[in-house]
Amino acid sequence: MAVPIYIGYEFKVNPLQPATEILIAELGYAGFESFVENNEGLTAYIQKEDWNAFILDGINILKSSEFAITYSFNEIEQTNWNAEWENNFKPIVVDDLVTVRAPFHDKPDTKYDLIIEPKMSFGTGHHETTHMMIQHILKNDFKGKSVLDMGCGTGVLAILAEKVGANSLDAIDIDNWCYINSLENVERNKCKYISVYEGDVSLLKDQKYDVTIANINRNILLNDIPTYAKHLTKNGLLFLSGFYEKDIPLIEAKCEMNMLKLVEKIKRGDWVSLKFIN
Ligand SMILES: C[S@@+](CC[C@H](N)C(=O)[O-])C[C@H]1O[C@@H](n2cnc3c(N)ncnc32)[C@H](O)[C@@H]1O
Repeated sequence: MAVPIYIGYEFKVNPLQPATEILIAELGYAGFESFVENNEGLTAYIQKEDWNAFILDGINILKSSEFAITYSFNEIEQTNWNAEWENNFKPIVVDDLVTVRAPFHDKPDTKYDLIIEPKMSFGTGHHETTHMMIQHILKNDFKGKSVLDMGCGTGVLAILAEKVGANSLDAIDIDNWCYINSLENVERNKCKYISVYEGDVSLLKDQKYDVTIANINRNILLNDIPTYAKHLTKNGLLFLSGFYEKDIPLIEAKCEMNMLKLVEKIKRGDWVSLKFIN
């Protein structure tokens, strides 16, 4: 596989700047795939193909008052990205039950051990939106269930869903890098029941799922909720993440229009994650 060329976008952010986490999330949704934070500030990376779209439209993110920061960018060729991960990626433990770690970390003593080499994909469990989805998965019965993981990133949620008992899983991501990375992580975790696809909801034909999990962003979720609903079994569960508390009324209204009832809300920082039943 060709080594991708990345454009590095370098920000001079005050390390104590409270909006940094939100900024990382917003940049993630604008196409940036990886982030390094240190005392100098934040550096975000985006693939060359996504750069033009960001410059045309997404750059407005940086002009909003919330992110009143100075920034600069330059084009770089990325050659040793794994070394960056080795410096920056620490294991994360959720509810004392799950550890998400890189292959080079020691084996943990939690019940579930997920080995994720994220490379350029989102989904290490460090982000609140993933963390809450992991909590949902731990709290619900996945034994013998069919599962759709839409926007699978590294595949972390599908991999956990299989480990807690799901035995038929489709993991889909629109991004080629995530597709390849999910395939690698599925194999790394010796998962047997996960099929990975590159694409979006248009891939879904006649199949129905007992559980759908989607950690994407508000606008894509609003657009895709009717399709998720159509492909849920009776009493099937839908878990959504990737938006803020202020977005709940919109998301809930869209779900209600599709006969999905809100049954649980988890909040973490500024983010929320919702559970619906069909
Ligand atoms: C916030 S990440 C979530 C990754 C992982 N599931 C997690 O929870 O950590 C969102 C993922 O959705 C993917 N994505 C964005 N738009 C999508 C779409 N319309 N259909 C499918 N995947 C999409 C992105 O490429 C990205 O990998």
